[in-house]
Amino acid sequence: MTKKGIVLVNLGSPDSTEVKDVRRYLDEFLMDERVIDKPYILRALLVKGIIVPFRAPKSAAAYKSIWWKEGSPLIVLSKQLQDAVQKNFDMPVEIAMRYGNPSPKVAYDKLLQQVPDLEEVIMLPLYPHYAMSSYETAVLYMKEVHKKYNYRFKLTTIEPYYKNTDYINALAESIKPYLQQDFDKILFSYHGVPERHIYKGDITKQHCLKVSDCCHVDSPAHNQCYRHQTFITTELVAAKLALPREKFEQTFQSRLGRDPWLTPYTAKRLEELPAEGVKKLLVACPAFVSDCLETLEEIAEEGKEIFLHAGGESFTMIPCLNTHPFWVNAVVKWIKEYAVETIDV
Ligand SMILES: C=CC1=C(C)c2cc3[nH]c(cc4nc(cc5[nH]c(cc1n2)c(C)c5CCC(=O)O)C(CCC(=O)O)=C4C)c(C)c3C=C
Ligand SMILES: [Fe+2]
Ligand SMILES: [Fe+2]
Repeated sequence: MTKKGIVLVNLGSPDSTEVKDVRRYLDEFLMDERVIDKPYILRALLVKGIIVPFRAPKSAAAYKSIWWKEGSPLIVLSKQLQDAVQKNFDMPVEIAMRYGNPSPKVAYDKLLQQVPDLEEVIMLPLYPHYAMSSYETAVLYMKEVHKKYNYRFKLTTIEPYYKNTDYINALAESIKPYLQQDFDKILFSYHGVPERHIYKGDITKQHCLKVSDCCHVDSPAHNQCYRHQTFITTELVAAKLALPREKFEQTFQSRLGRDPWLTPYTAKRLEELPAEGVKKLLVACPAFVSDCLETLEEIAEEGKEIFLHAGGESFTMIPCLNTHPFWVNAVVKWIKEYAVETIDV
């Protein structure tokens, strides 16, 4: 039997809500060339000179409004998932963050402490969809650290699961109880990315955002097309829940800067929906596996305020998968089945 370990990889949070910690986190995050994809000098000027100094105090206040006594929701929920998955295995399960702590090295070393003759680590990125700024950077960083410290174990990566039946079922099960209440529409709000990233990721260079209704026309570009993958998740989960077409729509949130990002923008639709007769709204955020700043603050606080202010009557945020039993079972099942290296980023 191969001696294995598991690492769940998420985005990461600041160490605390202190402005200095938020500044350090934002600096690491936004200096990532797969997030702000500008040449180094321009990126450094933009990030260190403009974005971080202005954004850090505002982000720190936002984090303060959602912080739990145990720490950042994203980290706490990732740990809870780790514990729930661990109950099903003798082999060790650890978590690692792309930015901040715990770092990949800490996670690898903890696995080695528990299994000194470790032969393989199975890595599950906690991102259902492929984006250069999420899945790709997380996987590449885990590989970079693995190479840098010359770890001897093999690293196996679980590919994006945006259309995987177990993921879709878990998502549907987590949403189902909320459909019992009276609602006009369910909004599937995904983290956005700049349109530029979609063009960049198009291996054909002639499909994404160029062909009419590109995301519904077969293309090899879809293996790395975040927009396509989010549409597929929405359509599969809506079908699983038997939602009529007029009962759901998809938007993109969290735009940063002035460049065009994927549309429609969540905040704009939240403002428009009440005038279209949508007074009772449910919101789900399937791009996030764990609740985080973007769901708890941007949607549940800010988004709710925008919607109610525009004339909406009720706004219900559906929690992310977190430690939903169907999600834990899905992760456990994949780890048991998975030993195939299927993705090459
Ligand atoms: C779906 C996964 C994510 C993608 C894709 C993504 C792209 C992306 N994000 C930024 C900028 C920021 N994102 C921030 C927070 C944040 N982003 C994700 C996930 C994706 N980001 C998560 C889970 C979180 C929450 C982290 C937490 O601690 O709870 C932030 C920090 C907070 C803030 O100041 O708003 C920034 C900044 C860009 C620019 C981008 C694509 C280019
Ligand atoms: Fe983000
Ligand atoms: Fe596409």
